[in-house]
Amino acid sequence: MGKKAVHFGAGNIGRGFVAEFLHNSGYEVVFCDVMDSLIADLQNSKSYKVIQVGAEGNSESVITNYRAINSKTHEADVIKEITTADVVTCSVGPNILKFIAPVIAKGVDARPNDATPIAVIACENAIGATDTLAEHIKDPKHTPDHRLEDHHERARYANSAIDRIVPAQEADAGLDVKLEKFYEWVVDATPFKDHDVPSIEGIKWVDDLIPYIERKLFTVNTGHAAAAYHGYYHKKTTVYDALQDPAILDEVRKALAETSTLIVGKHGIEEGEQKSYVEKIITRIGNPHLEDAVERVGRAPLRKLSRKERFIGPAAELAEEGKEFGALLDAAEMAFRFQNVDGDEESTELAKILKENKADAVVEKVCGLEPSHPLFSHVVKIVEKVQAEA
Ligand SMILES: NC(=O)c1ccc[n+]([C@@H]2O[C@H](COP(=O)([O-])OP(=O)(O)OC[C@H]3O[C@@H](n4cnc5c(N)ncnc54)[C@H](O)[C@@H]3O)[C@@H](O)[C@H]2O)c1
Ligand SMILES: O=P(O)(O)OC[C@@H](O)[C@@H](O)[C@H](O)[C@H](O)CO
Repeated sequence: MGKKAVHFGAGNIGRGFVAEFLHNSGYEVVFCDVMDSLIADLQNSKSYKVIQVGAEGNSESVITNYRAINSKTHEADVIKEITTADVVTCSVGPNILKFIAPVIAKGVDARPNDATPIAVIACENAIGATDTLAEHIKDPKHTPDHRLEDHHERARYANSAIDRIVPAQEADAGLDVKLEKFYEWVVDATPFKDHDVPSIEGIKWVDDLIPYIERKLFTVNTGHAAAAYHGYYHKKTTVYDALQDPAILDEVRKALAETSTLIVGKHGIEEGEQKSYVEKIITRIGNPHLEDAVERVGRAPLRKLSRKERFIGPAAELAEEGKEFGALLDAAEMAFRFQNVDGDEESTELAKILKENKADAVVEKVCGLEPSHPLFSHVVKIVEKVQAEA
């Protein structure tokens, strides 16, 4: 029998990156999503295109050998697919992991113990996203306690860091996905010590993922989000437009200089190597061929302002070490100003929180910082400023 992957979230990164790599590695991909029209389009098509764009011109690949299931309305079918799959991947967004966990738990539980354990890899922008998914799956509400002892014989969970810029697609693009040429997909190899790692071409397997995910999140995503929030405030349309403004580019560079200090010091990455990485990222996020809207990159400001995320995460560590974090807070201030943006529920919720709470309560609630933390009073000041100007 051929190899099979069940992938939750048939959106931009799901169709454009994860499924492409699975397809190229010989897997049949079963997409699971909750959007009726998307599922119907996938069910009614035999192929779609992935178009890589860049300064050197475009290239295309064609994805075939997939099926699609609405996981909200056809849970039993999804469970059945998981019982015979080799891999479960997802790219649904970190806040959605808890909603896909119950069906994965049932699928895993129904697998025979003598089969190779299914590999579960969450492909989200978050530190330890697969661990979070695994915690939900192993919650007694979804997997009974007495089934946990040999659960590892049925599933192995590996964290990952996934990097490829996939902007929102044009309205008439159908299933086709336009994205950048660059990619990096790094996965923790340690859960597979007594088994072979799944054969997925293009994955870099490592024994210590933390330096990779922190470097990615605190460089690519910190820089991207800083450009988007400053850009949104200054009425720019895309990240490219934002970076054409020398003052915004300077803010992005300063924020990345701060996170670079942290990354170099913490992970022993060579300073010169981190410098070239930063330059590469600035070129990537400023790709004029991608048309990456500031609203997409700034989406979900509550998530992006949270404790372990791209601004507060590194700024908190820098504050603990007595190091500079001012540009990260400038970017966080712009994130606090990303309110009531069309189609972004978190931006509406953020506006409500800012209206109904005092600044110190906002910082505890949104950023998860304790009043005793050295960063706390600095974030309170920027929140007060945003509230005063509302
Ligand atoms: N787009 C990028 O550049 C990029 C790059 C790297 C990582 N990521 C990460 O990948 C994840 C997805 O991002 P995206 O840009 O593809 O977003 P997207 O909105 O294009 O795709 C998300 C998909 O998940 C589906 N979904 C929502 N709830 C679901 C549920 N309960 N069950 C199954 N499917 C569900 C949505 O219908 C949508 O099709 C995020 O964590 C993001 O940070 C994105
Ligand atoms: O996906 P988010 O909302 O966490 O962040 C928005 C973008 O920064 C992100 O999707 C990047 O395009 C991606 O992380 C590049 O690898």
